[in-house]
Amino acid sequence: MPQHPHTSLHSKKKQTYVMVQYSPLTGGSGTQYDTYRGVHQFAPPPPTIVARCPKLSRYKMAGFLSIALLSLILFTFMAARTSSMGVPFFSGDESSLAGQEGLVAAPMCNLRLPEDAASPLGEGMEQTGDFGLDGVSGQSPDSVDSTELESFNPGQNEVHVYPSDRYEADPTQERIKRFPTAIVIGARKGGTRAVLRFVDLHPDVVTSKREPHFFDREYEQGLEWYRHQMPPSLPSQITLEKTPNYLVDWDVPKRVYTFNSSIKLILIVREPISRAVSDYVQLREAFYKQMEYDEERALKNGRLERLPDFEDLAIDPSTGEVDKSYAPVKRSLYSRHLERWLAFFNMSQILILDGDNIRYRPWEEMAKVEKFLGLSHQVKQNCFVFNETKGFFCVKVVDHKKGNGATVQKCLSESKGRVHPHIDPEVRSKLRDFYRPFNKRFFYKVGRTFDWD
Ligand SMILES: Nc1ncnc2c1ncn2[C@@H]1O[C@H](COP(=O)(O)OS(=O)(=O)O)[C@@H](OP(=O)(O)O)[C@H]1O
Repeated sequence: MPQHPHTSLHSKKKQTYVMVQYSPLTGGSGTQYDTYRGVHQFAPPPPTIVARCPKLSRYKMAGFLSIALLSLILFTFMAARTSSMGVPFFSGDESSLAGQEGLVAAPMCNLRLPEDAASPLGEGMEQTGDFGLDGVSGQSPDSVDSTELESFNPGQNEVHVYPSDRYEADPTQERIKRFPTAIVIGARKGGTRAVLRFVDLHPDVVTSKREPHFFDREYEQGLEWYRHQMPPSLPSQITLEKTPNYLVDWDVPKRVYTFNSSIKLILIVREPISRAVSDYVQLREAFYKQMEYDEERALKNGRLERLPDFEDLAIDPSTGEVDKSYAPVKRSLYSRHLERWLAFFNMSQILILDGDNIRYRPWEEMAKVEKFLGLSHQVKQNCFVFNETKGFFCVKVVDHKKGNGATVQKCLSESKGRVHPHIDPEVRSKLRDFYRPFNKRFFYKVGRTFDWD
């Protein structure tokens, strides 16, 4: 008996299959959460063939019904998920809003203030400033033991920005302080604060306001102390901290490994010479701040201290060669520092970010951070606006008080984006030659190159 020409074909094609992709989100406690993402493919039977076979119309009906049911479930799920995150389900053209002032925030950028921004002023309000304490203000120019107040300014006008009401939506969720699941280990002046601020826009992330310096300076305080330095978070959120000095401190890699051998590490590197100069500029500022304090005494003694120029410190006068013991020079030897970390951690645990690109295309680096941390992609180009006066990208934050989705720009403090002095081209050239072999080694280790020559 001749075989029906369509039988085998039907039995294959009549199937309606659905592929569902899961994306793991690492919870604050290290638990894995699965997040339903979406239906990717439907393959209904070809209508012409089905129409000629009455028996198959039942399958067709069943197929259509399952598709309709699955679509309904998917729609309900997505709507519930996005509304709980404060993100509208449908997005508009994201790129068209970038850099344009006064526009309503683009729909898929889930803008909110960092959790620790709520001020004691009451009513959940936050005014300018005090968005983080960074790095350095030291006793001596070479010291990294200093504190510089960094504020995350909304600009000239005093604007009250209310944190997202996302948390009020579910009061049953317990917000407690948790250990970080990822640490930004440096490099100092690499753009670490920018990265932390930007990733903090993500609804599933909380970040520490201050650099805790646990693994380098406060280790004796114990782990509970460390945990208490972290902001409270929901079980679904991950905690991040940054302490750029971790990169260069000899004891830190081993201590971090002992704390959590599977922790994720983020290293932000920047063109080594500009990083070193930036480091010098910061130390110089700290030095003069201190001098101002001591000015009276200095004047009485008939002298006002002056910090030597970068060139005088970076070049050893006795040899005329680069002085690699000078801290700002030394801290740009990324390969050296990374190697100490690689004695304990696998390269797959370390995300390398391009600090120069953070300045010019921050959303690209943010996408890498989100992927590395297993987060959904939220901090997109439409979250940023270029501030001409500052010369840097700032973020757009919803101003709930103004309503109508009005946004306000929030930029990093004045201490980020300082003017660099002119560097003698001869010294620059010496530094370039000096760094070249270290850079090459670094590129080899991380499996990519940077445009640093
Ligand atoms: N959007 C935005 N706004 C302001 N500043 C930005 C931004 N993106 C990157 N940068 C660069 O960040 C540099 C400071 O780096 P860090 O935050 O790592 O410094 S610190 O180590 O915490 O002191 C800082 O270095 P300098 O320009 O040398 O001051 C900036 O160039």
